[in-house]
Amino acid sequence: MEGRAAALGAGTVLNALATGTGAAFGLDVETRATVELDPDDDAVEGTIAEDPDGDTALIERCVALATDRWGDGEGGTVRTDSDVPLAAGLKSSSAAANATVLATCDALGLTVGDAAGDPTTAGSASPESTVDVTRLEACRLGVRAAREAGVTVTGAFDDATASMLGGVCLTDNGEDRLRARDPVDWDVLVWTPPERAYSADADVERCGAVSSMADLVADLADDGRYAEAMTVNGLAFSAALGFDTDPAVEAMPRASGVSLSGTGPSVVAVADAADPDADLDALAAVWADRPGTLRRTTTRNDGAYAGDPP
Ligand SMILES: Nc1ncnc2c1ncn2[C@@H]1O[C@H](COP(=O)(O)OP(=O)(O)O)[C@@H](O)[C@H]1O
Ligand SMILES: O=C(O)C1=C[C@@H](OP(=O)(O)O)[C@@H](O)[C@H](O)C1
Repeated sequence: MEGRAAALGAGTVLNALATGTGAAFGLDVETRATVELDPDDDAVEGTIAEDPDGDTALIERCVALATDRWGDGEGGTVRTDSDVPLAAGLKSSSAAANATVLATCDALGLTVGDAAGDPTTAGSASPESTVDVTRLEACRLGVRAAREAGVTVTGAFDDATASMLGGVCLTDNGEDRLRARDPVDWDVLVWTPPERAYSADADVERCGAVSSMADLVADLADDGRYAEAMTVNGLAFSAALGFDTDPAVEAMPRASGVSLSGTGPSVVAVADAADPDADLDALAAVWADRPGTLRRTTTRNDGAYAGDPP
């Protein structure tokens, strides 16, 4: 009973720590999970390939919740390997949880897809489509595991849906409700400084102080003005969480949008093909002297998958 799956990392449009409303978008970086189930043992043991001492509670909880819900409470092993750096604001926890829940479904021999006629999912489902588990159900289970493992503040349903479904996802994290989902086609430049910032350690009270700015960002996102929304978000949450705003100021003349991603420390700049001023090569040259890593990628609108790549 072996199963495999992969889910996306993501960048932030609106950090949910101020108001519970959040938005994020899927990136072309993946976390892969391999699950081996053992019907004779209910214990789960996790391994993180890039970080042998990393906290495996989240992925172990994902397997346990998934086999409780859709199997017979089997235990086993789960191993992740990832292009998404841990605790860098690029939604490593959502990607790991989604990939693990889907890999467990794959190991149980279940079909995974989207509910027919659901306009907020990726639109891949035909009207007569029937699946054992929808990606939204799998996503909600991963969010529950993240809450139980203590790696999130609001549950991060915004990040989880972006990782699972791709595109920009605008959510109400208090109710785990997907308010809107839109495809986006951007080139992306990510700067990841060497330090790490665990979401569970974020100063939630300081984020609450910028809630009127978060409402403004949500209004822009409601109007589909995602790139401008993320720039406003980045300035507000960099100030609240004590991050330097210089990288954003350097990016503004050269990108369609730029933001601190999540609780940092990564900064994500995006270029819309229709924006004549956006030039991520020029921005990469300006950011090149900063410590850490620069990564070029793109948005993705297809999201996570169970089994072999589609
Ligand atoms: N590749 C992974 N495999 C297993 N668990 C992971 C992985 N990446 C992240 N996690 C879990 O998520 C936690 C980090 O969550 P968080 O601080 O929210 O980071 P991020 O902002 O990248 O989502 C880690 O301590 C670990 O428990
Ligand atoms: O834990 C949480 O509830 C959240 C963490 C943040 O993301 P990171 O995990 O990327 O820091 C934030 O952007 C998100 O809207 C909500």
